[in-house]
Amino acid sequence: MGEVAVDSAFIQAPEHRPKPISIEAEGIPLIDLSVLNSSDSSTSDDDLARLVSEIGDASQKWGFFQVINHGVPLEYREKIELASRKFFALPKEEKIKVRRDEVNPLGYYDVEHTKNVRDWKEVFDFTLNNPTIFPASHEPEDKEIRELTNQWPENPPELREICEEYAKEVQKLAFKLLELISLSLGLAKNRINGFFKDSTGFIRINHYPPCPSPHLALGVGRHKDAGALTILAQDDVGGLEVKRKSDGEWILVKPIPNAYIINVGDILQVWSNDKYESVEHRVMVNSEKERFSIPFLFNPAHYTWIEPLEELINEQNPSKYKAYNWGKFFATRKRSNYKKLDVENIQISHFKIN
Ligand SMILES: O=C(O)CCC(=O)C(=O)O
Ligand SMILES: [Fe+2]
Repeated sequence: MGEVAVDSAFIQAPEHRPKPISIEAEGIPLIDLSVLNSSDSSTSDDDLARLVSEIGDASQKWGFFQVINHGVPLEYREKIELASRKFFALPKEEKIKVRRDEVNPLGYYDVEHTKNVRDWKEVFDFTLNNPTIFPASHEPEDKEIRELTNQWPENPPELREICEEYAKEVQKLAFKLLELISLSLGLAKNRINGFFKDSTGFIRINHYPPCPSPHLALGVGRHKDAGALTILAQDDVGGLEVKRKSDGEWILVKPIPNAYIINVGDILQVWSNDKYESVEHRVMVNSEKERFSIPFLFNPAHYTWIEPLEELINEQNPSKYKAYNWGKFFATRKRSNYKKLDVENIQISHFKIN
């Protein structure tokens, strides 16, 4: 394979390149959510308590798990996958008609950087709330806010409706998961849900074309998700790797038909005062197959100040973070997706006490 088949912007430093052989053993936990969706009264408190404890264990040990029997009808997922294939198959001139820019960060984009290295992918982003209220700039003193509006392509014409329907269904699952996570932290079921009233959440459709140098580039470089919770649909190709907390190995997340991959984001790490951890992950590409994935990134309102939940801190376990404003944090993070910056990207570790 030619060493210079890809532009140097895509080439990862040697220590971040994928390993030739991926480890799949001892994969992330698989959790059955059927208890939540059974309407009969046979569901006991014990069943729910067992589920809550499984979710808590997985969030603590891995920061990642997969769910089945999650209640999102397969039909919605199949439709959005098909419509996405049609969109990305269009000529570039068509796709760039809905290209995002520094004014509108929504729509199509193909030059995203993660940690200053270009990702081998193209994406289409849309928000759950349309419009979404967001800070006008990342500057802390700038109080101006603006409305972000989704951009929909002419083709395929059904894309908008399909995306909106899919988002509604996955959002229902997101709220159920937040309740389970809240219970798993020993909090009231609805302790966290209120932060998502004016959610800045969005769905990203990722397309990873075949890559001539999959040993040098990544579909998405190593990163942690900045938001609260991610609900990811991946197709049957595979490529997502999670950094195992126990030993730092990169573990391939096995595709399971109709399952969702759930991961704790940075905000849940802070809310839980580090009980749960937002774990690093990355995406490998391959030279033969294209791959699609659809993460639902659930984020609170822009005006939310993120800090450890007060019920979870006390003298023995003092707060590990200073409060930060979510909208400004996210606006700062987004900046580095457009251009290579000389400074390190904003991280929750910058708000760590001590
Ligand atoms: O494609 C994947 O499996 C994961 C993508 C991802 O991590 C992201 O878009 O944040
Ligand atoms: Fe991610």
